[in-house]
Amino acid sequence: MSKIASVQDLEDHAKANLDKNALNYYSSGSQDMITLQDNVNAFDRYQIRPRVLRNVSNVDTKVSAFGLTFDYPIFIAASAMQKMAHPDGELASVRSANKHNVCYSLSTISTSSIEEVSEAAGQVTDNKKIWFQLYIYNDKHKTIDLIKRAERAGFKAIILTADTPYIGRRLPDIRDPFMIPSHLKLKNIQTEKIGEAETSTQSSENASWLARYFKENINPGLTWDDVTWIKSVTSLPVLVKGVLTAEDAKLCLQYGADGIIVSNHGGRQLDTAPATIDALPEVVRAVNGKIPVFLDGGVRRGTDAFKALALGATAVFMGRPNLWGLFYDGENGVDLMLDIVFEEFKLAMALSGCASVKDINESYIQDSRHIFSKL
Ligand SMILES: Cc1cc2nc3c(=O)[nH]c(=O)nc-3n(C[C@H](O)[C@H](O)[C@H](O)COP(=O)(O)O)c2cc1C
Ligand SMILES: CC(C)CC(=O)C(=O)O
Repeated sequence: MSKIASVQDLEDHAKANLDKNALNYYSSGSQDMITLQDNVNAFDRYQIRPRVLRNVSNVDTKVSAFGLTFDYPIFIAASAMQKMAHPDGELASVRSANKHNVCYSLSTISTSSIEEVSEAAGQVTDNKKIWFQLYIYNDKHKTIDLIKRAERAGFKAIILTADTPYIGRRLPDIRDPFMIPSHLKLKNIQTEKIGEAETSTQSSENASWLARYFKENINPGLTWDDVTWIKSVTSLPVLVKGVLTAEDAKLCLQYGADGIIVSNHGGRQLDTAPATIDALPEVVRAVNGKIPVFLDGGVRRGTDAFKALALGATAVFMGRPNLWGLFYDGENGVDLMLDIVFEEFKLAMALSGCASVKDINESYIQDSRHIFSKL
C-alpha cells in the first residue's frame, strides 16, 4: 500500500477495512446525507486569497482560548465509542492530542471513562487540554455527577450538545441496526448491571440499541434555561455545540454561554441544515467578538481550517478524521492524521503570507459564489 498522505487516504483505508457495524455508525449522516456531504464540499466553494513577499521564515500556529494555549487551532471533536476503531480508543486519541498540545473533547458516550481519559492526558492538571461533551440526562443527578467527575478529573470546559434532543434518522442504522460490541461498555454511565441488560437486549430486538438508549435516557426537553442551569452547577466555561444561526448565537450571549461551536453534528442530525462553513459568518457577526466561536463539520485539510479562521473561528474540531486515524494504527494513526493536517495548515499559512494565526482574517478568503457580484 502507498504511504498515507492525506485524511482522505485514512478514510479510504477505513472504508475498505473497518467492519460494517462500526463503519456504518462512524460514517453515516442522517437521511440523504446532504448536510454531511455539503460540510465537506462547502469548503471548496471558498478560495484563499494569498499575499506574497511577507517573510514567512517563521510561522506561529498557536492559539489561545479560556486561558489555555494550543499549538494548533485544530482540535479533536467529541465522538462516541472510539474503542470500536481500536482497542485503545479514547485513550489513544487523547494521548495523541496531548502530545500535540491541542484540545481533546471527550463524549459522554465514551468507551473509556472520564477518569481514564484524564489519566491518559498526563500527570500535570494544568497541561491537560481536555474538554467534556455533555448530554443532559432525564435524571439531573446523573448529569450533575458527570459534570462533577469531569471537574475533579481536570477537564477544562463543558461542551453542551444542543442539537440532539433525538437522534437523527440515520438510514444505515435503520437498515442494519447498530450493536455495541459485547466486550465494550459505555464507561461513564454504564454500571455492570445495566451493561449486561443492554448487551443482552441488543441482539434480540430489531431496533438500534443506541437509538433506544438515547430515547430512554437523554432529555429532549432542554431549553435555554438549561444553559443557565449548567452555568449554576459548574465553574468551568460552558460552550454550546450545535449553533447554526445568528438568532441562537445571540441567545448564547444572553444566557451566558462562554463559547459556541458552530456544528451540525457532522451531518448526523437535521439533514439539509447548512454546511458549517456557510453558517459560520452569521454566527461570528452576531457574537461580535464577545465569546470565542469554534466550528466543526467537514474539516479534512489544513486549508479548511485556515478558511474557518479567516471567517472568524478561533479554532476548529475534527470528528471522523480522528476515528479513521485511530483505526489505521491507534495512537500512531492519530499522530499521523494530526501531523498531516497540521503540516497542511502551517503550509497554508506560509503560502498565504500569514506568519501568525493573528494575521488570518477575512481579507484572505473569497466565496466563489459571490466573486462576480463583487466585480
Ligand atoms: C461517530 C460519531 C460519533 C459522534 N458522537 C458524538 C457525541 O457523542 N457527542 C457529540 O456532541 N457529538 C458527537 N459527534 C459529532 C462530532 O462531535 C462533530 O460534531 C462531528 O463529527 C464533526 O464533523 P466531522 O466528522 O465531519 O468532522 C459524533 C460524530 C461522529 C462521526
Ligand atoms: C449516542 C449518540 C447519539 C452519540 C452521537 O452524538 C452520535 O452518534 O452522533
